[in-house]
Amino acid sequence: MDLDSLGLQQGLIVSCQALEHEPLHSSFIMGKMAVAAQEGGAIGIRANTAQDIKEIKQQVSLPVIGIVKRNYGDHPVFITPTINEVHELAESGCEIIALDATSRPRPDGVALADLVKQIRLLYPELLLMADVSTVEEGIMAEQLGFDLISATLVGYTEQTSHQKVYENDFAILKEMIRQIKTPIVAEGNIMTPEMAARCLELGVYSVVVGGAITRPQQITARFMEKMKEVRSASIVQNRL
Ligand SMILES: CC(=O)N[C@H](C=O)[C@@H](O)[C@H](O)[C@H](O)COP(=O)(O)O
Repeated sequence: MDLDSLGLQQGLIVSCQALEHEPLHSSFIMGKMAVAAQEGGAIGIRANTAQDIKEIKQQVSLPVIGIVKRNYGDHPVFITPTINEVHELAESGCEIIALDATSRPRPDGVALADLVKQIRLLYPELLLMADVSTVEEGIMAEQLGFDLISATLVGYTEQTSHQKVYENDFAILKEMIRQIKTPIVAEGNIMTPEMAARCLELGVYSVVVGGAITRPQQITARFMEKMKEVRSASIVQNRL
C-alpha cells in the first residue's frame, strides 16, 4: 500500500474513539461519528478496536488508522502494545496500524524493532504509524522504517508529562519536521481549527483531531470552564 495513494496529505483525520467508561462507547455511535466527520470533510479516521473499525468501514469509505488500546496490568504502554493487537487489527480492514513507538519497554518484553520486523513479515500490505512523545523517539521510528510518525504521546509519558504539543508554537513538531524526513502527523490536544491550520503551515503531513470533535463531555467541560470564569467574576462584581 502506498501512503500517498490514501489521500491523507494536508488533511484532517478525525479520531473517533470512546473507551468503555466514556458516554459514547459504542461501535454504532463511532460509525456515525465517522459519517459526520466525512460529511465535514475529514479525509481519514483514527479508531480503536477491530469492532469499531469494521463498523466504521461499513459507514464510510475513508482510510482508517487502527489501534487497539489495551492495558497489560499497570504497564504504561497501551496503544497496540503487542503482536496480538496487530493480529486483531490486520483483519479489521484498516489501512494503517498505529502503535506505541516510545522508548519504553513493551508488556511482553519484545523490542519495538523486532515487533516492526514481525509486522512487516506477516502483514507487508499494512502501513505503520509510530505514536511517539519525543523527537528522539521519532528519529528512532524513522530508522525502524515507520511510514508515518505522530506526536500522539507528547505529554502522556513520564518523560514528557510537563509538555503539550502546542507549546512554543508547536516547537516539538518544528523540530521533528527539521530532523526527520518521514511524514510527521500532528496529534494530541489540537483543540481548534486555528491550531490545526497552524500545524499545516509548519509542514506536517496530516492533522489528527479527536476530543475536540468526538468527545462531547470534553467539549462541554471546556464551555463550562470559560463560563464559570465569567459567572464567578460577575458574582464578585455584584458583591462589590
Ligand atoms: C493519549 C491517547 O490515548 N491518545 C489517543 C490516541 O489514539 C486518543 O485518545 C486521542 O484522542 C487521539 O490521539 C487524538 O488526540 P485528541 O483527542 O487530544 O485530539
